[in-house]
Amino acid sequence: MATRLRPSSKRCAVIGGSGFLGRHLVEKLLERGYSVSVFDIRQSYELPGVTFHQGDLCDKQALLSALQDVSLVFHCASPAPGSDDRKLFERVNVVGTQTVIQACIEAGVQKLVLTSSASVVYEGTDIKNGKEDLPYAKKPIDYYTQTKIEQEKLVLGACNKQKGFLTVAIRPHGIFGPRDPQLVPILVDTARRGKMKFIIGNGANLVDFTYVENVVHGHILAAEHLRPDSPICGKAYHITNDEPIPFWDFMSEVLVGLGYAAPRFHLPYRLVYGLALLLWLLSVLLRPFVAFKPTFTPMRVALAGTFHYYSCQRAKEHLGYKPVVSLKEGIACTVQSYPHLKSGA
Ligand SMILES: NC(=O)c1ccc[n+]([C@@H]2O[C@H](COP(=O)([O-])OP(=O)(O)OC[C@H]3O[C@@H](n4cnc5c(N)ncnc54)[C@H](O)[C@@H]3O)[C@@H](O)[C@H]2O)c1
Ligand SMILES: CC(C)=CCC[C@@H](C)[C@H]1CC[C@H]2C3=C(CC[C@]12C)[C@@]1(C)CC[C@H](O)[C@@H](C(=O)O)[C@@H]1CC3
Repeated sequence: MATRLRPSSKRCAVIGGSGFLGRHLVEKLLERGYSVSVFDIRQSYELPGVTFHQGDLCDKQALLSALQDVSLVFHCASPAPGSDDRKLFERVNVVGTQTVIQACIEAGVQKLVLTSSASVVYEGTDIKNGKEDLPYAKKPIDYYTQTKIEQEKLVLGACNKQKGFLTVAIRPHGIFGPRDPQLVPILVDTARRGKMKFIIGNGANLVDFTYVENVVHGHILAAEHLRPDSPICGKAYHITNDEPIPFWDFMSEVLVGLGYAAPRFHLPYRLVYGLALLLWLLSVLLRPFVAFKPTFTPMRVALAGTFHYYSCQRAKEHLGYKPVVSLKEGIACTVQSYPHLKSGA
């Protein structure tokens, strides 16, 4: 009688492995001796030791062929938050995640690690040292966050020790680092258009920014601690640099590092938020006639003007997590990695 071989514990798949975080994760997994299958709708690089499977995660058959003999899956695929496309977020983050769970179970995958987000508890108002027991946001700031909440509930709810399917969610916040397509490029674009002169609010609001290698470290620790007898099954973990910094200090360090002036003039938070809301309303009303995308959306203003930093205590206790790269080192590596974004380049 043919026996089904137990997949090697060093064979894993990274869904979303062509993206910013996904590719850093793939590189570290290879370094640690894993063999990696990447599943993504696009292929953005080639690396020895990586097998690419191009497909949409809503397609179960495509997923099943990528998950053959895989024991561990990292799910870090998502549409970009800036797209604000409700149907796309629901299709990929909710329906797609249900498909990922079904495919994992059918393929005999034993562990699923989800990249969630600390923003699942953020409603646009201050969070100071937030712990994982904060309730999910009742009014999430956008469709992206709304579907990240649903996605996290689905993955954690699917954890089943009896059936040998274990799940865990990592909640990073404000990921930055080389090849990030979002934070630094948007910041530089805003500066180049002369719109980074102002500090929204008094500038004292502390925020977490997390160097990508620390996020990768948190994911791998979670995967390696995920066992039936461990307290981490079905739980969520904040992973940050554990060095909250005033939002505008972080932005200033990156800007100055790239040769741009730091923002200097203060504007009242409520005034800017009100204006951003008005502009957003106008852009929605005028959408059938003219397409314009305001730089300062209410979501960005809230993120720039409120406290949002989180406790990593649970990750320290259960996973032995400790950031491996300090904020200072992370900012230096990041700035160095963007020569084309330097002022005058
Ligand atoms: N960047 C941040 O600050 C941040 C913070 C917290 C959480 N996260 C989460 O981390 C994860 C990775 O984010 P990132 O910044 O690397 O984004 P990214 O856009 O660089 O990567 C996402 C990847 O998902 C892929 N993808 C999208 N739709 C897909 C589909 N239907 N089927 C297959 N692949 C698909 C994309 O092609 C892309 O390669 C996401 O889940 C995001 O929600 C990001
Ligand atoms: C005011 C202004 C124009 C600032 C420019 C920087 C922003 C583009 C940047 C600052 C904080 C960032 C952030 C995200 C997107 C980019 C920023 C708004 C996320 C919303 C991206 C999605 C993640 O899941 C969120 C998270 O939970 O970490 C990010 C939060 C910070």
